[in-house]
Amino acid sequence: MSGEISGGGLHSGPKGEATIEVIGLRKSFGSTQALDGMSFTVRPGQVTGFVGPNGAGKSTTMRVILGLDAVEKGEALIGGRPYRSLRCPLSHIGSLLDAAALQPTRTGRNHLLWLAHSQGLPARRVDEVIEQVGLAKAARRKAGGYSLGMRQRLGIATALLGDPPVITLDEPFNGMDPEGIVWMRGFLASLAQQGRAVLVSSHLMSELQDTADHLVVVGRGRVIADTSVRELLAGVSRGRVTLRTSVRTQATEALAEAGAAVTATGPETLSISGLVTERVVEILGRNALPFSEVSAHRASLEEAYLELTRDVVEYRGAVAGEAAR
Ligand SMILES: Nc1ncnc2c1ncn2[C@@H]1O[C@H](COP(=O)(O)OP(=O)(O)OP(=O)(O)O)[C@@H](O)[C@H]1O
Repeated sequence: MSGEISGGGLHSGPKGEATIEVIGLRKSFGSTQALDGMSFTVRPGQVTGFVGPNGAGKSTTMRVILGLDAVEKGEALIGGRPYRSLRCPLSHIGSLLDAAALQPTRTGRNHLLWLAHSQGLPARRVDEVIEQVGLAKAARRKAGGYSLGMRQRLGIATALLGDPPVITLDEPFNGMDPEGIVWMRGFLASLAQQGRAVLVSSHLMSELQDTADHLVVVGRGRVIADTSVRELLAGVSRGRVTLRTSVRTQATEALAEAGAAVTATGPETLSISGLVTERVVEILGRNALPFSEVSAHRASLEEAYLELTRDVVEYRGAVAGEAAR
């Protein structure tokens, strides 16, 4: 992957330029409360994952950030300013909302040229972004024949046209093959390393594993958790040990006798809490029980998400009064 985005290196600019601030957004569609006090900040130099189940309000929030939807309350600011006050918006914020929204008879390159022209950006920039997203071979073909993964790449190229410090991508992993997903992860990380603020929505937590530095988890139009990925995973992993053994039943008995809480997580795997790894190894050794792995548990984002959403009901109860205000 080329990390050569023009103006590369750490994105410099006025302090706070590379931020998105979402402040108390409220919006309803008829009787559906799509946004119910949505608030969070996207910081520069990080990939922020914007995660939540279908209908949680992710796309609506992104549309509000981009000035496409009005709200009843609250505001969204890009580098301290609302979208509609930005001159040459593509050089402040790049976005991918709907990769399928293309003129099918236009080539990928012409699609970009038309956009660049409308924003007073040089044609040279079009070829740079085509190269960056790996579309050089397909750029002169009609976009109507592109796979969804190629459309996503074209959408990213569009977002990068104005070399913006802030980038928002709605479900960019949709339709990507495994190779495309690996590419996308690395590419997003490189954009953040250049100092950009990158907001990426997904309804699948697993897509953001090894990509997001920070997570904003949403449900029913509001934020459930706003946390760094490191802290989230550490909280979930804390004090748990993974054991792989062919004698699961005997191991469970021996460990339970020593005071551990043991849960089967697979045909040959157990998750243990209440004992450190050294103690687990000692107990297995003392009982002459074979094992192929004993390790401190490393939680997946998916697991962390399940833990988080388990508390959602309680959390919602605690903030219900606040929301009613
Ligand atoms: N134009 C619209 N008209 C009516 N209801 C809408 C409209 N746009 C969104 N909604 C509703 O608002 C809520 C939030 O939708 P939104 O698309 O923002 O969620 P999402 O988190 O992006 O979900 P998904 O992952 O499915 O895209 C949903 O209940 C949705 O049905």
